Amino acid sequence: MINRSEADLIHVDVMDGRFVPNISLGLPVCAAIARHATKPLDVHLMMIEPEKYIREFRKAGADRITIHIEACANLHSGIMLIKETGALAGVAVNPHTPVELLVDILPDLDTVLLMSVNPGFGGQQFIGRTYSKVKRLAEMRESAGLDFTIGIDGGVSLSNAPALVAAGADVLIAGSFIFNAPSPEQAISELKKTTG
Ligand SMILES: O=C(CO)[C@H](O)[C@H](O)COP(=O)(O)O
Repeated sequence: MINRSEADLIHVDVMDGRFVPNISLGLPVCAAIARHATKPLDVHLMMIEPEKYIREFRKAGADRITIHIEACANLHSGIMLIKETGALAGVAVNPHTPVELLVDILPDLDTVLLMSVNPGFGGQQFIGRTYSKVKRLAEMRESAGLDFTIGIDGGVSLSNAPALVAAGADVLIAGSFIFNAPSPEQAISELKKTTG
């Protein structure tokens, strides 16, 4: 269904039970998804010391790898390692983390993922302060003349998607809105329409 849908990518949430209070899936499942997927795999590592597994997730089919600023002792090294593997590189920031902390790494990034819920579980309520965060990050991008994409992850639905896009978001990650819908394929299509 996802392959034939209008989705642009498949977001794979890896949770380690340490960085977030939940365990999801790991390398074998990522590799199994990659064997069937016809869309890019966007792997979001919600784990401590993600640097240890970047090469493995690339081998398992990740096209883009996103690591958390809060989980890395040396974020820049992690980003360089992702790029060395040939994958696109992203940094995710939790709701409590100011985007201003990214100022010295933005030129190295392909994407920034703003968490609009506390990571760990699907189905949570969207945190409204995310709108101002997207705006601030979009302003930083424009003033620095950069072209990284801004993604939003958590509680995304038709009720907030247009305002997120208007604020500067390029990529919307949606779980419950799609998979709880009577027709997930149609839900993807409706979400895509709001993003233009
Ligand atoms: O990273 C995540 C949670 O840590 C999920 O991607 C996110 O929560 C999406 O699910 P939903 O749309 O149900 O909020």
